[in-house]
Amino acid sequence: MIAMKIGVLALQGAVAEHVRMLEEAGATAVAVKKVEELDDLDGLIIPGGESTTISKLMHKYGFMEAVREFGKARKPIFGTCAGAILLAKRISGQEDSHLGLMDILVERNAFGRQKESFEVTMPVAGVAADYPAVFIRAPYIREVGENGEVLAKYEEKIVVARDGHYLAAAFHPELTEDNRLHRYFLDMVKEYRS
Ligand SMILES: NC(=O)CC[C@H](N)C(=O)O
Repeated sequence: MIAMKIGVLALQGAVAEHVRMLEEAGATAVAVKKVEELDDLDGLIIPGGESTTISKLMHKYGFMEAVREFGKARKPIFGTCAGAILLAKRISGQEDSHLGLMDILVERNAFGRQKESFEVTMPVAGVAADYPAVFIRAPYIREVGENGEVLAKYEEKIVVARDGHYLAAAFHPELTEDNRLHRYFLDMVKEYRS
């Protein structure tokens, strides 16, 4: 089997941790800073951070169109926290989306001021019964399109969803030692590569 090569969009946010997790899960991982670096990737992670900042940088460096093409070529993309907001087709209270690739409606900063950051253990379908999820000013997924799947909910709110080759998590899967969600994403990449 040829090794999988996964990129982590490295404009802002938690990049190094994702790279380390992917490597521990058996892939080759690179921090992506230039659009040309997307060319030989099998999959891409868009990390957490600040969605408006990442979006501005994506426009500035030509990633908006390049990542849209990447997704439209059916290459898997995993958006975590701000990355999920960037992937979404719709953002609650905002007219425009960013990449607009994944059929979900997201709500930003959805857990309120009292609960800005917290960690909970929850079941994630097809991933783990006891997945540790770290939330930091997290969004949640209000709606999933008709072909989408809900993989996890916390307090009745959807926090992990899949729509074909797109995966979104409201939390930060790179901030624990648990790489099962990264493994799940690598299985998706394998599925779409053949
Ligand atoms: N940890 C995060 O990625 C936070 C997301 C951030 N609140 C946003 O709206 O972009």
